[in-house]
Amino acid sequence: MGALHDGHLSLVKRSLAENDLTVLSIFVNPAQFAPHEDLATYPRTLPRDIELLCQQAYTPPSEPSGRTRQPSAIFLPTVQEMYPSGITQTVTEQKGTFVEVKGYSEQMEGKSRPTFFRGVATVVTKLFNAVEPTHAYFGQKDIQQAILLRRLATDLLLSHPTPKNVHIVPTARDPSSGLALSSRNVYLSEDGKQVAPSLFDALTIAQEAWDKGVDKAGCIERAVNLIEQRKRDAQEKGMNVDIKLDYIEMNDAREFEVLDVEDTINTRRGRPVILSGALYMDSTRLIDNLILGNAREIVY
Ligand SMILES: Nc1ncnc2c1ncn2[C@@H]1O[C@H](COP(=O)(O)OP(=O)(O)OP(=O)(O)O)[C@@H](O)[C@H]1O
Ligand SMILES: CC(C)(CO)[C@@H](O)C(=O)[O-]
Ligand code: BAL
Repeated sequence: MGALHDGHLSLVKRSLAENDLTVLSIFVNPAQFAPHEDLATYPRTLPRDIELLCQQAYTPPSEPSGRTRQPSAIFLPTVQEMYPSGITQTVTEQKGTFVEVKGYSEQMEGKSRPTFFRGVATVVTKLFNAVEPTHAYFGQKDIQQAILLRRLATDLLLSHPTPKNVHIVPTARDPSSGLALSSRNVYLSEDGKQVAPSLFDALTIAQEAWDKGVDKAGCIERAVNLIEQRKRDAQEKGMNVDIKLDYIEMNDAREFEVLDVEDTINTRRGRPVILSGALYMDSTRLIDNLILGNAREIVY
């Protein structure tokens, strides 16, 4: 959706390294924003995005001519081109064709954003049809989205890309704080920026407990306590930031079922788990996740 940062560029770099041709899309998709969300204010920095993309280059070590690969095209459709039947953000008033991935859109992010994945699945189906990519790259930061898109590729019998060629690239983070890079980080105030890494810290403390054999309930309790402590610290320091935890949850990474409170690393036997959370910093909603167990089954 543009407003590019190093997380987006890590997807571009992967594609350049693994493919002859790389096509980007930049499209702020109205259908995935609920009417109360930030469609109008979503950061748009197209000239800078194009400049950054033009700077991306990769020379394959095996290329005899030493020819460098660069992005081949940037697909910049208009709303009218992507939604020939028109589009409103109010689902009950929409007309035309939409794609739903039932049973995978209601948990985690879908609980807080009930129409989000319908909008994502619809626009990504259109982008796949327009570009017909052999491989597609999505970020782990939006893990539910990426796994759901593999499911979409499976259910719709897609050949471009096949489900196996829907790749998930690890989350790029701020090297000093661990904060997941996101276009929405520009909304954060100075105080907000200082407290925002709390979400990653909370997930990390839960992951450490999980690896030591603590059950799900204990892991989540530790994560929530850390957020509460950071909230108190911010208040004591007189920081001007309103911190509200939306959720921290653990779900099966294949089917998205919520884990039982007494589940542990031993009961899961390596079956991968998504440990995810969302945190409001004032009105900015940040998300993050870690994969517990066999992450390589998911992130490749
Ligand atoms: N920190 C990151 N590391 C790796 N991939 C990322 C990261 N942030 C975004 N992406 C991926 O880049 C692609 C485009 O994402 P998008 O344009 O929605 O940006 P975003 O930074 O996730 O924006 P926002 O935070 O506003 O949702 C998605 O596949 C997304 O998962
Ligand atoms: C997948 C996506 C491009 C659909 O608009 C968007 O949700 C994103 O960038 O994460
Ligand atoms: N990267 C997810 C896009 C969204 O939050 O709308």
